[in-house]
Amino acid sequence: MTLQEAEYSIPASDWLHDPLAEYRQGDFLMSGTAGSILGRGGSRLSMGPHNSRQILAGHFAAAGRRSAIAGVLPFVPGGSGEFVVMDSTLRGPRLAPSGPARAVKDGGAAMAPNAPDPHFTAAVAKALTKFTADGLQKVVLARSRSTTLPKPLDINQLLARLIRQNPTAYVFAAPLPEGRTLVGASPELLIRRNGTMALSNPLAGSVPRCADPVQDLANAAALLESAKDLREHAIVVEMVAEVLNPLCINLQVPAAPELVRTGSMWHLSSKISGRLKDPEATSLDLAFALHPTPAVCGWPTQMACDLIAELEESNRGFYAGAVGWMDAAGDGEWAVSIRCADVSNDDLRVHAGAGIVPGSDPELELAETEAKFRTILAGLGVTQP
Ligand SMILES: C=C(O[C@@H]1C=C(C(=O)O)C=C[C@H]1O)C(=O)O
Repeated sequence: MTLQEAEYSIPASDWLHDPLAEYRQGDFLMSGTAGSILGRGGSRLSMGPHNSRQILAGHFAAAGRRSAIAGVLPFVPGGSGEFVVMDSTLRGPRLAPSGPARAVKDGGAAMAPNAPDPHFTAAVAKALTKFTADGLQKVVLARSRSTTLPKPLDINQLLARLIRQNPTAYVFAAPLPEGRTLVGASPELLIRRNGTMALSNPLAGSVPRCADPVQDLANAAALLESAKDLREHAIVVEMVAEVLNPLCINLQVPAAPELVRTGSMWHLSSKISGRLKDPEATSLDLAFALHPTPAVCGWPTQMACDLIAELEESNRGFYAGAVGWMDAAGDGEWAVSIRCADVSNDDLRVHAGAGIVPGSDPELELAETEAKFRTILAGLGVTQP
């Protein structure tokens, strides 16, 4: 198949080709609740919250109704995102696993499991001294691991495994500058806009999954009752509601979170939805307005960002930003870019973070980040104890 012609909203029965087999490096692929989209880009756009409306108005006026863009936002608030103008797109239902599971034959397995990280626990201990009644309430601290790849990673194969292992996640591969790719399986929806309906589904407050099923359910039940995790979660819900409330009619905010699970984590989850007052507010406008939520940054935002810059060893880049796509009508889906790897032909970097609030335990937060690494490590075929 060539992706010469823009095809839009292809019904499932016409989804003739396997998008995973069609995907090649430099394409954008995302499979999530709004279905899947595979786009082959022509030009690239770099734009931030200050200029995206103007740039996109010009772009869509020239490229027409069937055009779509896709891209990534960096973690840094207000930073410019990297987008591709998709010359051709295929859209279909959410991708499901196809064929038998295959072993990964590439160098991802070189990633050492359970590397010690005294810097991270020291950073959490330091953060715990910074909370005050009218100051910092929460900060999300992340750590990273990297490895050199003996040979280029087979991204199609990694995507296939991520789809198999994470059937409800937002699975994506997005092109980054300098030939790099951000690939992952995020459980978290920053924003979806469909017509005038907007939905955000923040996650915060987590516990690793446990191999013993009885203990696993007991841990999940304890999470739902944990005062520390409920506080960590409430900070995020309040901020998301504060941003969306003036933009929506009748915003629905659940009174209490529910549990969601991935292969490696239990999370507290809240679905916040409303009808947009301004039909011109696009999914990307909303993503820029919401990002970074306290799920990946902390609260208040600027104080948390300053502490992250002080305490974290490596630059987050496009980790803990957003990844998604938008059509000419402004509809689209943007996931929080977590549980992902930033890969080039010869190296790979992964990040994982945890929300720190008064009462957090540095060793438990370290264990939480270890468990969060598992999503991408499992995709790479690395099994952890
Ligand atoms: C920061 C990450 O995850 C975020 C932090 C969470 C938490 O602290 O409980 C939960 C989900 C995500 O919003 C990550 O996966 O790296």
